[in-house]
Amino acid sequence: MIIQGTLVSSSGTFKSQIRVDGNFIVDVGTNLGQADITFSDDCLIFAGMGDIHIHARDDVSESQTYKEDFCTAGAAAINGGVVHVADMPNNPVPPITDESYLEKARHLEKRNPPIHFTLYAGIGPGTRPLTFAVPYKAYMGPSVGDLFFKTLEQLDETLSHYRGCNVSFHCEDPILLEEHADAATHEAKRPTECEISATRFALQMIEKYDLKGKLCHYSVGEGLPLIREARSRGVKVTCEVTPHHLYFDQSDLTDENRGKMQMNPPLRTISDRQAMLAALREGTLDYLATDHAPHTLEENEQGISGQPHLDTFGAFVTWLILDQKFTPEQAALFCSENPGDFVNPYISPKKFGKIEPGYTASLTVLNLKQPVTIKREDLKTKCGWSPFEGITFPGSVEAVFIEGRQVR
Ligand SMILES: O=C1C[C@@H](C(=O)O)NC(=O)N1
Repeated sequence: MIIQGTLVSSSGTFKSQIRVDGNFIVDVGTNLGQADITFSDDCLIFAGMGDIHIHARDDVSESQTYKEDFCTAGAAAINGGVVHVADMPNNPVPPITDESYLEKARHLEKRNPPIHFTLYAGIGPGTRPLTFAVPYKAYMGPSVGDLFFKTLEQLDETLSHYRGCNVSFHCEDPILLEEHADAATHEAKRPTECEISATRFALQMIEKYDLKGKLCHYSVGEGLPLIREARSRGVKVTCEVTPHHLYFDQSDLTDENRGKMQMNPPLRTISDRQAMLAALREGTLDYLATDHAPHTLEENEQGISGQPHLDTFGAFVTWLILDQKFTPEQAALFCSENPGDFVNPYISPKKFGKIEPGYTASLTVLNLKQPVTIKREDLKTKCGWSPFEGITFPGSVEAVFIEGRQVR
């Protein structure tokens, strides 16, 4: 099959053709022959976009599949132009920190979802690395689920066994969270100082144990200089940012929408939001990663944290490009290439992130001239709602290819 159109990578945008054979890209060039599919100049073809932070809520216990499962998360991802995801370990009871990883992997295989899932393993008090390479996740302080550390000393002791591993951090300091537990609002219970203190500690741990570190859902402007400084000294750390911390801030909160707008870490100030946009543009933030956290609307109203975001990923990216003036090349970096680099060590022979021979033939095609208004009936997530309902994004997902097959 030959696909033709405007291809985007971090190094440039050019008209070209892609030859696909089976699951892989075998050639890229301008004279490959008669195209089978041609995308118009309104469209940009990206290497398949990846969301490396989601909560699919599916495991052998099936205790949370009333709000999402691997297949519905996969359908929501395709709806949003996402071709691969990485799934968090914190939601099953008990969390996935040991051999239960393999049970979850077998369960995933049985479900046979329509896109590729990479699974994180959790790090909790007293856990040890698995016998095979996986990305890990450590929660500093409680979020949703029971996986977290009560003190940072305890985390330090446990991480000493994970030297050299790939570890992502949920940065909220457990002691400071405790100190603010009685505050009046969700954002006052989890203030910026919790994230800043946890950032300092995570960076220390990454350096001390030579980790391949990642800071999740980064939200605080004041923490960015710490990250830049650590990187300038060669500390191996990358950072995610979510659509909600880029689009919403505390000025959007009303008495009516507080349930839907609650997540950990919480919405911050306008200046934090602007700092996140600037940091994503300049490259201090490396991944658009949604923290897709589906709960029923009733659960959110009752005070549980998290927003679903897979269905709207691609449309949101068009907002970044057209309204926030990100270049398509920047979007290729934080939506396709960096997420690919993150999962590729674990998924051979699959290889995501670039439109080059040898890479998996998964593509995300965005139409920059076809606005979309987000409507509940168009969503595929099982939880059935989006914080963006009623909002019009300036472009939309035109087509999605998964491993050589057009699925949308
Ligand atoms: O870190 C997290 C976890 C997530 C969930 O629902 O699992 N919800 C959140 O708001 N933040």
